[in-house]
Amino acid sequence: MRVAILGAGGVAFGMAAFLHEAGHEPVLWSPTGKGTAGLLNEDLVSTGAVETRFRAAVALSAREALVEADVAIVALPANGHKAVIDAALPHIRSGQTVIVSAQLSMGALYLAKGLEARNVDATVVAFATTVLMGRKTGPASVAVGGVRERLEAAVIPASAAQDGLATCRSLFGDRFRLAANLLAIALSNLNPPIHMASALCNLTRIEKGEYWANYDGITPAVARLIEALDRERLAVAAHFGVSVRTVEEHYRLTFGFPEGQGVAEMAAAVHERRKGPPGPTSLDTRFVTEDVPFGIVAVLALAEGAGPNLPLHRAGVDLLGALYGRDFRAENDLLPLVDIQDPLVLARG
Ligand SMILES: NC(=O)C1=CN([C@@H]2O[C@H](COP(=O)(O)OP(=O)(O)OC[C@H]3O[C@@H](n4cnc5c(N)ncnc54)[C@H](OP(=O)(O)O)[C@@H]3O)[C@@H](O)[C@H]2O)C=CC1
Ligand SMILES: CC(C)(CO)C(=O)C(=O)O
Repeated sequence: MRVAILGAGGVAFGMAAFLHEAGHEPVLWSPTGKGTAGLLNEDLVSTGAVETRFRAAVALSAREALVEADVAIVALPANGHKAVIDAALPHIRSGQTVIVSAQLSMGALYLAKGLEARNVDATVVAFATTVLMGRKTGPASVAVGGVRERLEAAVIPASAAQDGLATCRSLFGDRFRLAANLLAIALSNLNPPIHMASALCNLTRIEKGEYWANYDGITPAVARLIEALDRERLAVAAHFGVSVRTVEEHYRLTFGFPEGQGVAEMAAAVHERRKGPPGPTSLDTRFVTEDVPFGIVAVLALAEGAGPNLPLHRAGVDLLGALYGRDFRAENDLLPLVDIQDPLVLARG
């Protein structure tokens, strides 16, 4: 299949490599052109869990990426989802499948409503996390840290659920499970609590640009904070009657651990095995600038009103807001545009 990858960071490069190896035709689009500049004269080289080298196709506009694509994948931080979806919308056709990888703040709902307004009958798939982990190691290279054994996806419209899943499987293999609905996906992205706890507790290392290894920074105390944040997220899911994976299950399914271990133990084992990836070394890290406004703030919005109290989520947003001198609640450009009561949010596939 021809696959338009909208974004050109670590995940986008890793997916391009994976798809190329699987016999598909990926084409990468970078919103500013920066992310793909290195690919114009050089092969894309992928190392780690996906080993390959090939000349990657680059599109110079969203239109060029989408025009002949069977599938499109939004593969960039949620800070760019609205802008990139707006750029893509006029070029998405009926019959195409568009995957949001990974959804935060109901980006898939924003996309589905945009398509509905244009009478375009395309399928929207929302992932709760990425198929693979990747870090760019240069302008034309990526290190793929691992390919996940299993991840959940929600499909809009619900009537297209099986076809949407079949498309994902033919691209990436048999690793997808249907989530109950979009809400379950919205509450299943584990990056926000993990990254907020890691960033808060390792902030001076980040600010001073010191090297630290991501999983080494998840010490037993940081792991306790992650697990406490997770209990709040699980309470929101229980309030809405949706079942979501716990943070322990997330680590187990991502790294293939047996049952019964806690986050601290698994993080230490991942560090022992891989030593990487590096933790962030600049305050301008998506661990905060994406995961707080688009992840933690979105969970708080879902719980607003009758939902459970989330003191640690609220405190995290406030503390990081004070540390950064920013109002992270005001940085979310998706939540004001979607109705979290929309019937599509609870529609079951
Ligand atoms: N990397 C990983 O292992 C994992 C990543 N994720 C999630 O996957 C998504 C992609 O991650 P990753 O590839 O690492 O991210 P990157 O930061 O590497 O993504 C960079 C890409 O995003 C584009 N971009 C960034 N901000 C904006 C913006 N505001 N508007 C438009 N485009 C923007 C850049 O555009 P340009 O090319 O124009 O500079 C570039 O193409 C994120 O949501 C992340 O949280 C989840 C789990 C693991
Ligand atoms: C660091 C890692 C792989 C795990 O938290 C990640 O999810 C990310 O880079 O977004």
